[in-house]
Amino acid sequence: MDEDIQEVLISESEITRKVKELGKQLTQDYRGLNPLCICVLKGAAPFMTDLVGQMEIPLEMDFMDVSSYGASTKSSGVVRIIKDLDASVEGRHVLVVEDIIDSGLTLNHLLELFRQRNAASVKVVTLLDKPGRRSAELKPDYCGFTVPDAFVVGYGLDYDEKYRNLRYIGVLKKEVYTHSSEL
Ligand SMILES: O=P(O)(O)OC[C@H]1O[C@H](OP(=O)(O)OP(=O)(O)O)[C@H](O)[C@@H]1O
Ligand code: HPA
Ligand SMILES: [Mg+2]
Repeated sequence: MDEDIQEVLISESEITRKVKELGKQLTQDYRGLNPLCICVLKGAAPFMTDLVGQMEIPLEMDFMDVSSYGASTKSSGVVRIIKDLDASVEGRHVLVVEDIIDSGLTLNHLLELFRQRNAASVKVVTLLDKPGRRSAELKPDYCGFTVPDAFVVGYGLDYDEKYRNLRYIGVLKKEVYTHSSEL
């Protein structure tokens, strides 16, 4: 796996430090609100697990599976809901937990959905923000790191379902892509 990585962008220790910092901030901001933390599968699963472990308040977790990339480095623009939430968001303080905001299409779709379902509040925490490729206007409420316009993998993020188990965030070597016209 490591041999497919061109450059390590964010090390494991930097991720750990940042997740602690975000957890501390969210603990303060969501005290008394019993937030419903919604993990956007599959990419956000490692971040969600580590983040809620740093939030020292009562909270609930739910999972939504959406996909728009498939085996590509570009969004298809179509957000498919593969698994919806178990819980109702009505009247709840929703905290959407994402691994990355890239085009913004996935989150734009989800935020609209949760507002329509009458959540009391909807905020976003993302580990990574890639503002260079945004096609939908969207700013996260909480963000770990801003990354450049390159396809990144690791700590949940995949290319064609691989590299999610890397402990760091890295840039994938271009020759790994099957279609050299991508990116
Ligand atoms: O801002 P966007 O351009 O919409 O991209 C961000 C989304 O794309 C990725 O998910 P993907 O659809 O690849 O599913 P996965 O998490 O299962 O890999 C990522 O985990 C985000 O959810
Ligand atoms: O840079 C990325 N890497 C992995 N998955 C993604 N989904 C959107 N952008 C990315
Ligand atoms: Mg993906």
